[in-house]
Amino acid sequence: MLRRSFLRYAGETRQSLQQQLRGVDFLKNRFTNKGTAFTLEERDHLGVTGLLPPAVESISDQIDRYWSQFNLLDQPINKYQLLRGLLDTNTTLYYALGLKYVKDILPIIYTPTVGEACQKYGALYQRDNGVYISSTYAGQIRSVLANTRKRAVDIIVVTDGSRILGLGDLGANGMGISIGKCSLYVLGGGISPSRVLPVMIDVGTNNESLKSDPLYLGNRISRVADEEFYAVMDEFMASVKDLWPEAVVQFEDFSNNHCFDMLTRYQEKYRCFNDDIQGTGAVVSAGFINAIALANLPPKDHRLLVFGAGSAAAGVVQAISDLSVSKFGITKEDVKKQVYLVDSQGLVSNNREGRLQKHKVQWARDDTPADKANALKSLWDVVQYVKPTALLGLGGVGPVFTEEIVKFMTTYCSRPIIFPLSNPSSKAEILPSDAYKWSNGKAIVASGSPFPDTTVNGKVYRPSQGNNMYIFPGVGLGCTIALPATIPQELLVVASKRLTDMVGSALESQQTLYPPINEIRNVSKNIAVAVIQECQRLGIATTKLPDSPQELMKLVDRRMYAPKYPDEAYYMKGKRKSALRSPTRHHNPTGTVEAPKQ
Ligand SMILES: NC(=O)C1=CN([C@@H]2O[C@H](COP(=O)(O)OP(=O)(O)OC[C@H]3O[C@@H](n4cnc5c(N)ncnc54)[C@H](OP(=O)(O)O)[C@@H]3O)[C@@H](O)[C@H]2O)C=CC1
Ligand SMILES: CC(=O)C(=O)O
Ligand SMILES: [Mg+2]
Repeated sequence: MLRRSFLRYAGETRQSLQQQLRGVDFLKNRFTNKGTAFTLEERDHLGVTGLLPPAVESISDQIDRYWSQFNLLDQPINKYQLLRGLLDTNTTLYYALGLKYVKDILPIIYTPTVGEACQKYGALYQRDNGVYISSTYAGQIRSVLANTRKRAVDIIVVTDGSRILGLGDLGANGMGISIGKCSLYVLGGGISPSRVLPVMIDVGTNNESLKSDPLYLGNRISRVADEEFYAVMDEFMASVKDLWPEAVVQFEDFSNNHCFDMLTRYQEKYRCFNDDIQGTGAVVSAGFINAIALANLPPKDHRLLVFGAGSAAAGVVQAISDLSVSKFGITKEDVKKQVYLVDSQGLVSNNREGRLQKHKVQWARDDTPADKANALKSLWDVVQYVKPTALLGLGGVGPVFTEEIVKFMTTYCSRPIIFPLSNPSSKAEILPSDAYKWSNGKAIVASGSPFPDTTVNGKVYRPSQGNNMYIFPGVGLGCTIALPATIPQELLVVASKRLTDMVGSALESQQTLYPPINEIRNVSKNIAVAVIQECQRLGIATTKLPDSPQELMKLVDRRMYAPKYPDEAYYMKGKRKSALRSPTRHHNPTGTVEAPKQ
């Protein structure tokens, strides 16, 4: 009797345990979890009754709760932590909240706060959903990637943490930047969250204070030599192609001793691009072309001075050249005559002492008088010599565009173009408010990180945000649809052109160089269409695509992820078989091979 009731009890327990496990899996899986939005029927069916508070809420109730929690927190880094917790537990709600409050959420999940989050990555760590590839995994990188159990991946953002924003070598903490960029792919580009993958290639760090930080989570070794670095990267790229042939790989924040060579090495072999060189080039050239239109000076009369001559600067001057050639019919040679770069040694000239890095050579001035070649060291020296009409900051060192410089520019230029593009905010070359104040409201400003409006003489000025987030989500989306084998520069040029054109009449009326950031999805959609059309024109699209722009727009629209919970039929599988439908290709709610058992 006792034994029979025990068996019955044990049987029931085993059964309910199974039931419970199944339900708990749904709660634990960040793609299937919907928290208090599980209906009572679903809770019952999944065996999770009692594991959630009794109330059943809609996703908009849940958004409201998180939004008020978000606003209760004063420090951006605490808001970041709140949102990361949500991303890692209820991904749908994270993106639904993000889409509703894009303008407020972006500065938290992206620049500037993501910079602080990377600096404090070890201290803040709870969990993340990326992949760490240590140099010691050589020979096993494919199986390490396969541990993600992802059936399909559209986008990989990979960094080695060697130049995170303008914050230098942050080693494995760079994972934060890959996570942030992946979030933007979903939020801005409509890629399914289950199909993005943040990757950190941990090949050591030369940041000594990180290595001695007890909370540091990366390998405490110095950065490996080039041979080992490229062996890891080669294996990584080949493994990605083998596992997920449809993936686009975005190289992010690799220091300039590697990023140019990596692009040369991989861009004709894999579907990849470098965001800091090519994405930044595309976004800044788009804004620059609009700024020229506002400045009322013919393109050929501009003198462009770029502070910083690294990966971003090289990409920007190349893209400005490409776009000017295609839009204004100026020759490359003429554009080159209008460009001046400044690095840590001063004006970049062919006749200055020392060897120039490869990426600087083609932009080095060959007309600097011999007595000036080594004398033009400080930015102020160079500004006086060049008399720039446009001053772009990509040096990553903080405020260097002084009042003296801005006021000097206004003496010969009616509307100076001033772009403090370095990130995060602490590294901006000038506060937009100072640029407006010191130029008496004349400056045309775009900054890399978001900054508030400024009032000068009763008029409100709003800086545009010149950040590659306007470009990479759309380029990635277009490439995941057209699936070209590689990503030629032409795709970035059309992305840039489309972005320039999307500003339309707001350029004059609102003096804005980019579309509003809360229209990021529409921007990405348009860029994706332009990219697909260019793939078709170049004959490199490998998927079946419609020809008409309207049909393409519809196709892109359909492919964009919308943060909605899977419907009841998904959770009630087994109960109402007729209502079952398989998740669509682009909305695989679990994102893994191992879906919770039903
Ligand atoms: N707005 C946006 O979308 C983007 C912004 N960025 C920002 O641009 C910045 C630079 O990035 P990136 O080009 O990749 O970095 P790099 O390290 O490749 O380049 C930095 C450049 O700045 C120069 N530099 C450093 N210190 C000084 C100094 N005191 N005076 C003059 N020049 C100096 C360096 O000179 P040298 O060559 O002599 O070492 C180098 O040329 C970062 O802050 C990054 O956040 C980057 C990508 C996108
Ligand atoms: C925006 C970006 O990619 C950077 O600052 O590096
Ligand atoms: Mg970057």
